[in-house]
Amino acid sequence: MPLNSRLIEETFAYIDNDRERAIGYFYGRLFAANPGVRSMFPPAMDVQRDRLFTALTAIVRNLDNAETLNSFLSHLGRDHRKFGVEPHHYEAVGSALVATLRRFAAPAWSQEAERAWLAAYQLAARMMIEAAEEHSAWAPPWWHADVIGLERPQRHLARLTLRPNQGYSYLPGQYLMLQAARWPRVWRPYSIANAPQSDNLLHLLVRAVPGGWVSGALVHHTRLGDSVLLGPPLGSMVLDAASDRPLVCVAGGTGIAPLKAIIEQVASLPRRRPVTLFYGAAHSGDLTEKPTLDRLQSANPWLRVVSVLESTAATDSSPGAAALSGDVRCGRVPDAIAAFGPFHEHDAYVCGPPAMMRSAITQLRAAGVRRSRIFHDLLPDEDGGYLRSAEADEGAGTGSAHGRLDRSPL
Ligand SMILES: NC(=O)C1=CN([C@@H]2O[C@H](COP(=O)(O)OP(=O)(O)OC[C@H]3O[C@@H](n4cnc5c(N)ncnc54)[C@H](O)[C@@H]3O)[C@@H](O)[C@H]2O)C=CC1
Repeated sequence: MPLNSRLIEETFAYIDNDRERAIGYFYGRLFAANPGVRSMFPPAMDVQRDRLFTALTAIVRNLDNAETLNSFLSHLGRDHRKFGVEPHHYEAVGSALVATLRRFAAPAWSQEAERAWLAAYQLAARMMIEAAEEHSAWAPPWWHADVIGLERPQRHLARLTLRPNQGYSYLPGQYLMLQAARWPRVWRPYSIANAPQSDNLLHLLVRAVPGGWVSGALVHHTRLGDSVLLGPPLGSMVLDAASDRPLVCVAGGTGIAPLKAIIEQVASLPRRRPVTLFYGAAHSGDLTEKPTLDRLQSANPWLRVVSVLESTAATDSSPGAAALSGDVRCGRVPDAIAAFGPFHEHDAYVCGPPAMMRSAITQLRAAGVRRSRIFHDLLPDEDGGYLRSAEADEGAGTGSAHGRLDRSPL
């Protein structure tokens, strides 16, 4: 039976308009009816609330896109194994969700709306449960990993090398959820900064964000030998194996991490795919991965690295632009794109702060990249929704979704 996506979207809009109260009510219902479930969640629920809403928005927006929905929910189901989620928990969540909708979407609620939501929820739960069961046949719910390398190229930034306790198979460009010992049950996403290696080591680039629990713990309180927990690899901002197009990559700050992994993968391909990388930062000291990229560029003539600095003046802790090797431009990283290109034939990969990504997508389109060939993780739009890679394509086929839809556990 087809899902009644129109009715679902209409009723969801009521929650969207009152999301804080609605999500508070949802968790209140869930925990009141199932007190045991509370211990599966972190002590502070603020980020969790946002994740629930992100996930619900993604589901509602993709009800008519079976492929994206299935991919998103499968990732979500696999990732939920690390919380200890069992099939019966889905029933509890479904009851709390429908009770919340009944209350907040009361003006538009009807038996038909209730049936539509139940059908959609049952489908979503089934996809998540099946994906989790299939995953459990060959992968653990989480991995222990030891911190075996720790560098602090800057006061608030750390480069971590992790050794998982068993094989960790992922694709360059993917990210994982990580829990530091200091904050039990608090998981945060980090992109993996290297392509898979034979030694099974993972590199992460972490900036301590103000008030960030896990990033602060990783940058300021981690020692060699500490242990962290890792969820399964997530995300679909990966190389399109069917494409042999040249690449244009746009990275802002620590957003270089997944793009560096992708460039390392390109270096290992039998077929050459030229890459132009725009690597932006406020100051030269923030271009922490530049030495590695310079080495890659020296060894691979198909790679062109363009550094873009907001301020090219020297600071106490970093040299000025003149002291940097290679092509250095001044300004914000998306603005540098126009001086290059056109990029009609290119696949584009974008990662960094959301405002930078939105601007880079606009500039890439102006430089001729098709929307369906711009790959990025989930990106909040200015209306509180989320942009996917293939969204608003100019009618050139639907492409596939590459949004970080699967970043958000309920
Ligand atoms: N897979 C993912 O989605 C990942 C996302 N990130 C995100 O990347 C960001 C990196 O932060 P930082 O290292 O502090 O970088 P940052 O905030 O210093 O910015 C780096 C670059 O973005 C440009 N930029 C900043 N605001 C802009 C705007 N409004 N318009 C145009 N360009 C702008 C700057 O000019 C600079 O070139 C974080 O928000 C982090 O969450 C990082 C790693 C992975």
